Amino acid sequence: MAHRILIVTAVAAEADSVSAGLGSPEPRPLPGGLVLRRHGHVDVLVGGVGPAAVAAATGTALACEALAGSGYGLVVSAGIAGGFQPAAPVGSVVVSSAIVAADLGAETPDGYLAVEDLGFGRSVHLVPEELTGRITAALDAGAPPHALAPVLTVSTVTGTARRAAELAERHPAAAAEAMEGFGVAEAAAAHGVPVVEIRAVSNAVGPRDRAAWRIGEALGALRHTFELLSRTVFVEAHA
Ligand SMILES: O=C(O)c1cccc(C(=O)CC[C@H]2O[C@@H](n3cnc4c(=O)[nH]cnc43)[C@H](O)[C@@H]2O)c1
Repeated sequence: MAHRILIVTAVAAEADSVSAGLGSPEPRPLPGGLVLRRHGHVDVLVGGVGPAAVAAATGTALACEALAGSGYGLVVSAGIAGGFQPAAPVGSVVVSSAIVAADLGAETPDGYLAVEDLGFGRSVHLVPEELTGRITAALDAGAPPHALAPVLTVSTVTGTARRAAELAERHPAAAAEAMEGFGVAEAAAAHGVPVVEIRAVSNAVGPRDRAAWRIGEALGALRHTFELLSRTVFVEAHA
């Protein structure tokens, strides 16, 4: 049985960019004041900023579709992000090889311990290589410059060079940081649905410089990326 695709963003501007290539949506109200934008077999949901809000929203959408329909075959966390330099320059796109909660653990006098080290759970969701392979192959056909790398989820936007260096040392392969991916991934995992995060870079991870943010450019790259994916990887529902 083919299943629907759920794309979750933090804010409406990101959802607008993701939806641009999907045609006119049918609004589908959900409990909790949420409204799905239904574009055929692809649903787009504005889930809120941060891991907690977006996990609640994603879980609601997954549960409703599991009870009322055929369920989702794929969940995508999408939006803008900070890029670790030089791996992910502003305007580029990062496809997650892994979705990592970078501040889910404990600070100790000897450094940070991830939640796994504390014996309480997981801070990493690996993305199936078959899925990332199809996505990156589609993006190779004309999307903005893109990279396949771990994407970090934080609850606080990095604002200093020290914090950026600390994260880069702990996660040397990471190319981007955002605030929702791990929340979306936890909800998807609870429902046994594969998840991937796709981010367009709006700013460099490091010292806070709002003037340097290029949100419009990143939203344009997000739109270009999802227009391409809507004609390829997302053209049909996922088994
Ligand atoms: O520092 C500021 O004043 C500031 C200015 C514009 C936007 C913000 C945000 O907090 C945006 C968070 C929102 O966008 C994603 N995002 C974009 N860049 C980053 C980043 O460098 N680190 C973490 N999240 C980022 C995030 O997913 C949120 O949805 C702040």
